[in-house]
Amino acid sequence: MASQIERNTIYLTEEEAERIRNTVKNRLKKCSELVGHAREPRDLKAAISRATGASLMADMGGAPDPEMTRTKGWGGTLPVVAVGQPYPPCIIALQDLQPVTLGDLQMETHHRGRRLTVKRASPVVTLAARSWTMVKDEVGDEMERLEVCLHKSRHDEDVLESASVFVIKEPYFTLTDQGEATIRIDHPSDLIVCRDEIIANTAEKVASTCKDRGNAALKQQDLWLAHAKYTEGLKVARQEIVSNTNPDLARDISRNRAHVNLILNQLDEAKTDAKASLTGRQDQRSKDLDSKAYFRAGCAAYNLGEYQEAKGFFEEQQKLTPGDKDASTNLRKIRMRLHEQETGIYDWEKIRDGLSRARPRVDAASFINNTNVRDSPGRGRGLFASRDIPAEGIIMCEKAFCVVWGHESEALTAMTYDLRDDRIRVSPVGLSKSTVQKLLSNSSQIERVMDLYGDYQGDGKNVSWTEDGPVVDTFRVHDIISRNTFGPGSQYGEEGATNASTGLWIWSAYINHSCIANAKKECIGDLMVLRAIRPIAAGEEIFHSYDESSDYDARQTALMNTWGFQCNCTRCDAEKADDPAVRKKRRELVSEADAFVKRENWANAKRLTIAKAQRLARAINDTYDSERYKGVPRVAIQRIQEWLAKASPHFSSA
Ligand SMILES: C[S@@+](CC[C@H](N)C(=O)[O-])C[C@H]1O[C@@H](n2cnc3c(N)ncnc32)[C@H](O)[C@@H]1O
Repeated sequence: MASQIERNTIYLTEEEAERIRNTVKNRLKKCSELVGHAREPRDLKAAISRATGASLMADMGGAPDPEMTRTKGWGGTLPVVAVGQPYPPCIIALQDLQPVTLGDLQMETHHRGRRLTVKRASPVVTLAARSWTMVKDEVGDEMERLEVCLHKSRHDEDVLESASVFVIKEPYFTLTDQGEATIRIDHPSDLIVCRDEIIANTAEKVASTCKDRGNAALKQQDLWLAHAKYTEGLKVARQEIVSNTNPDLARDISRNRAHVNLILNQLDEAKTDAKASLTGRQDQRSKDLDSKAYFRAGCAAYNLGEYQEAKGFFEEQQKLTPGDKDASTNLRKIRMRLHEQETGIYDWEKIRDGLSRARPRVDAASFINNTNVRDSPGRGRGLFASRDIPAEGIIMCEKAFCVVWGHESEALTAMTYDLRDDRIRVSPVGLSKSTVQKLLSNSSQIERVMDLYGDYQGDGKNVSWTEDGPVVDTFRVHDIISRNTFGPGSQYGEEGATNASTGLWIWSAYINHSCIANAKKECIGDLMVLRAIRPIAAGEEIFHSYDESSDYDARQTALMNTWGFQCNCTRCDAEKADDPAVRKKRRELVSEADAFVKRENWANAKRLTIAKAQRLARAINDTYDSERYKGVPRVAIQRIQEWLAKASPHFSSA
């Protein structure tokens, strides 16, 4: 993400930038001095009363959020997040970790191999980019602060508010920016949320009670609780003692959980649950239940973009309940998706008509058959054409893996201070949060995302799983988002500095930059459409422009700040050799030309106005050295030339 956002640019004053840097550096200094020190006990009463006060203030919107920073230009406040000090998430199952108590904690230490069970002891304080609360441990005579950084909600619910008992895997005990001791969670998989326990009678009764409680929670629309109850029930119902005598109980719970998972967008588990619920029996009731299960599995596969698999599920549904309209409607939709996937032919009118602010995502398949990914010397990997593509032809179309639109509640922009290069950037942290949520809910997608380029490697594309679920390294996601996201444009109303729409398109993320691009992108909803600017031959690398500034210095600065590289294309080589005075002159002329184009309507332009445009075009052209710029596009002249071409086709050449 660029540190400047179109329309409303965010600037930090020097003092504010200095304050951010000093706060983070002071914290690091204090932390390094305290490594291994014993934890200081807290005054229990004072800790609870402070947390209660802070929570009340935050709820009323009046809390002085210590992590917010004031900005210039746009003039509002943004949260600040320090990045660049990654540590790996725990990859050990809860049962293999040894217990630790609050009294055992040591300062600035990752308690590897340990687990800490805590109970919430105060209200939760919810701030813009973190939530915190006071907790007691099982011994109960100590209290500590527990905070979840950035990735603090799941399915729109604050995780700390969602339960009262938590187990922290390999707790990290450190300091806040304000110098207060805290247990800190950065990876959601390091925090296990414990729901209410059921008092068990017999195993079957426990499972069946869980099912009933899940059903009741579902009726109340408490999806998370419903999911938790079904999960508890399934654990018991799948034990031999129950499954030998009542195998249908696990099937029923799985079928119900598949439904909840579909609503929660937990598609991998929805599909697995639906398949696990199949009875295969031929009586009408069983056939109806299996038809329901195939429908759920089909919907999950469809939403994952696995159209062939979805087709198989809906065909089975149709066989079991031939009159079912859902199956035939879905099979018709799948035929369209498979056609799009194979041919790249889309019904654009229908797609555009179906889009709105309330439905900003397209129901369409991705088309990537014309491209492949391979090494691009000096640039890592790149995307290449696998067949000839004519000018204006579609190179590829891709559905976003994740988009956060500016008008959605997930949109969150923060200032990130990166300790690795000492830079403060404007970052779409809301997109990082949503991406992590999506990966935790759909672990089959983790490898695809983790294979993308990011500075911090972590465990690369290896997916870690424990019995407690998938593990997602949020630091790696942050770095991937920093280098691979694009804006889909403000298609649904005004966007400003704090709510710019951003998205991640996995296949398009392999496209490298060139200032002489051969491809241009356009977004229709969350579908990215990439077209050839000129004919592209099979085997050629595809390039688009990450930054379109015509000014060499502005472009290089943006490419270095946001994507971490210096461009060495022929245009940059030619522009680099320009005398700085010539570059300055060109910049001034381009500003003049831009103002002219904005001011003067080309339709019915008078001869005098056209003559002025021609003079401007010639003046810009004269800033180019004819030898050095042989065969290199003179981009600065393009806008005024386009105006001239429309105003007076006869006089269009400079
Ligand atoms: C969106 S990714 C492109 C795919 C990436 N090359 C890969 O290997 O996955 C952006 C990153 O690719 C590299 N890159 C893109 N264009 C480049 C260029 N013209 N020259 C050098 N590196 C480039 C930079 O490291 C940049 O941060």
